[in-house]
Amino acid sequence: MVKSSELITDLVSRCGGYAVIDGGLATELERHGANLNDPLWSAKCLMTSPHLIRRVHLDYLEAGANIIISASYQATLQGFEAKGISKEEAETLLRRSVEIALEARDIYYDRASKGSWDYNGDPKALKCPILVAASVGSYGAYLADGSEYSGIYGDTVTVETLKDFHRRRVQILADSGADLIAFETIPNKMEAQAYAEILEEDDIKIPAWLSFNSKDGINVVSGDSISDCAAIADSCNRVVAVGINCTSPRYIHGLVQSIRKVTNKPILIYPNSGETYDGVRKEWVPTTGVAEVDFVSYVGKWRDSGASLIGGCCRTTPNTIRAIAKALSEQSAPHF
Ligand code: MET
Ligand SMILES: [Zn+2]
Repeated sequence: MVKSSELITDLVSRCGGYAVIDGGLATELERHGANLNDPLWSAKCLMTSPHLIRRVHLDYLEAGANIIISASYQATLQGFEAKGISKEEAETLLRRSVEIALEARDIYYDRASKGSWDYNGDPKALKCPILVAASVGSYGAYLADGSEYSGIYGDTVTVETLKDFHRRRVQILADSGADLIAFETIPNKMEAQAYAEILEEDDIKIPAWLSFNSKDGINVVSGDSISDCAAIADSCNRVVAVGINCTSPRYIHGLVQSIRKVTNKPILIYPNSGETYDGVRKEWVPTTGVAEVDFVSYVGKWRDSGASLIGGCCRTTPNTIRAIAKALSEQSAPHF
């Protein structure tokens, strides 16, 4: 039995020094035709098309992902309530997001056991197992007003406000069967502090990662320093990895170097495609993006700077993940 504090270090060492995170979930659902123009964003599909969510998880597993992230990013009890959904139903939908990912993992394991002569059907015996991370998006993601990319919540919002907002959802996800909680796209230091305090005070039983986003490669989007944010992650025992997501690939290298200075915990990165999101118009501006081939050319550099978990965020696809997995496996192969 792996100690929960070693969940990620164990995964990384079993997988050969790195692990692959999945790619964008919401944007991939959209690419398959889902209409996510809704305050619940991808969580809308929990009600309308759970089979599509499962399919996208499976596509990422088939592409080589070792960690898949549930569709709970914007699934909040408060957001469901605003839609007239009862508290019980809202809690069920939250749990469902993790169950869907667990189902995809089971299907994948099942296929693996049929296709491979050296797999005995026991997932724990797999050299490189699959982890399910329960996503928690920021308070700004719930507000759906662009503040997840500004980190500006106004003077009235305090650490206590944020803890009150997140607490119940985190408890439900922690008891849902997920292996860890992925706090994603954290826009400021205050929210990182709130998460760290919830993890400790509520005795959350599964470990977590904290992942920030940046618009300039130096600070997180609010302007708080990445070192201060990563230091909060470093000082919380229940945080087993720290990193950056939904940020342009061109900023990742410098951010990883800054994080490495303040922590020895595994560093995760899953950049977006480099396109910018216009939070007001609620659409991506494609002209700013990084072509898939360029994205993958960064992988070696990211790894050399100290990232051991690498994947993609918004507007990346199973093809991106396949290319990342390939680049990493080629690099880790012995050179003769
Ligand atoms: N895991 C989430 C997704 O891919 C992250 C979104 S970042 C705005 O949908
Ligand atoms: Zn994203």
